[in-house]
Amino acid sequence: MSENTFGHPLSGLGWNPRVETAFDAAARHSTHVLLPARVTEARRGAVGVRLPQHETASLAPAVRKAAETDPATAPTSGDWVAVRRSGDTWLVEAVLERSGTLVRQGVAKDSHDQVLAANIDAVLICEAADQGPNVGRLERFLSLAWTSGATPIVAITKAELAGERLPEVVELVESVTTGADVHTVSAHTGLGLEELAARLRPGATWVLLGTSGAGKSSLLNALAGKTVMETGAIREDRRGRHTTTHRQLIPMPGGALFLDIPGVRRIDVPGDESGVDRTFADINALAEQCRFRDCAHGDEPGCAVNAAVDEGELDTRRLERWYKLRREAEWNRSRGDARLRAERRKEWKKNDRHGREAARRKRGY
Ligand SMILES: Nc1nc2c(ncn2[C@@H]2O[C@H](COP(=O)(O)OP(=O)(O)OP(=O)(O)O)[C@@H](O)[C@H]2O)c(=O)[nH]1
Ligand SMILES: [Zn+2]
Repeated sequence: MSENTFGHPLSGLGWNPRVETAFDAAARHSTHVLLPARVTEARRGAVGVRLPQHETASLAPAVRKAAETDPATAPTSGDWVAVRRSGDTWLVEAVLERSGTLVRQGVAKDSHDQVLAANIDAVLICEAADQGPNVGRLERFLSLAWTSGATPIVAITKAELAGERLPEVVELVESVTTGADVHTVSAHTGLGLEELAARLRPGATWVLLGTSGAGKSSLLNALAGKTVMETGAIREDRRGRHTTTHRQLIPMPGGALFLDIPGVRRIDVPGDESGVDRTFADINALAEQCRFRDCAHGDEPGCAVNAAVDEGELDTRRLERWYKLRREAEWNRSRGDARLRAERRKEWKKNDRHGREAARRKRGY
């Protein structure tokens, strides 16, 4: 299939050599004729896919079984899958290996992590200029974005509403976005749109993060030059009536794609510790200069973190938020690990029981 990569029917949907290799491997291992497809939305027990035409596909038994054991393996928005025709329907035979994934950690004790988006390249975090900005929230979104493996980019939206405060807002945002580029934009005046649009490289998959009303849909529509996503104002009008909340893969003029994931509005968990550390890279760099390798940044002599606080270079509130997010991420991970262990035990017990029953049948008693 390599000779077809250029001008591949799926190239407009983000098809690339990595996916091609994964697909070829899946196709080789199957006795069926498989086709590659990209998931646009996950529904209960089925998915919407592009082949490139829109189709609905059910999950093949092996894929469904895997998803029952570990919901994180179920095909989700942005996934590349191998499908086959079976009678009148399409079946997802395999979910291809993912690159960047946006994961919402299960919040309830026994709830599972949920993969909200797969194979993403960039996360556009929107924070409205007129409502803060809320730096703690930004740090949470950034931690999650870094954890995904995709590149976080911050958009300060509704810039014109900040008026004279804009420089102050930008400075505040930049003080907490170490390592991520910041774009100041307005969907209404067009400010900064050209620069941001220039980053929408062909075949790259983006997702939007930001609270409700942050201006995500408006920004996307302004970038697209047409309505590709309903804004809050329109949804208000239709409240009470049935509205579809299907996840979509929206092609943009520059050739990039946006995954519309309504669920992201409720994310407030920080991802894992690596994402948190990436978000607070400035503090980590300071910590490396502490005299003691295991410095807890308490009363230790030669603590570079405390020195930075004393000199007014590091805001104590940011330091406290770092501790807090680290604790949260650690706790989430340990809880996730405990759940995984419990599930494995259950699975072993089941297999063990099946094994014993099979042996009993064989023995005839
Ligand atoms: N003045 C001004 N208002 C804006 C701008 N962008 C969005 N808005 C307004 O802000 C409100 C929310 O915008 P949306 O684009 O719906 O926000 P959203 O983040 O998509 O919201 P959800 O879909 O609920 O997550 C709407 O009333 C928009 O008209 C802007 O650049 N300037
Ligand atoms: Zn220290």
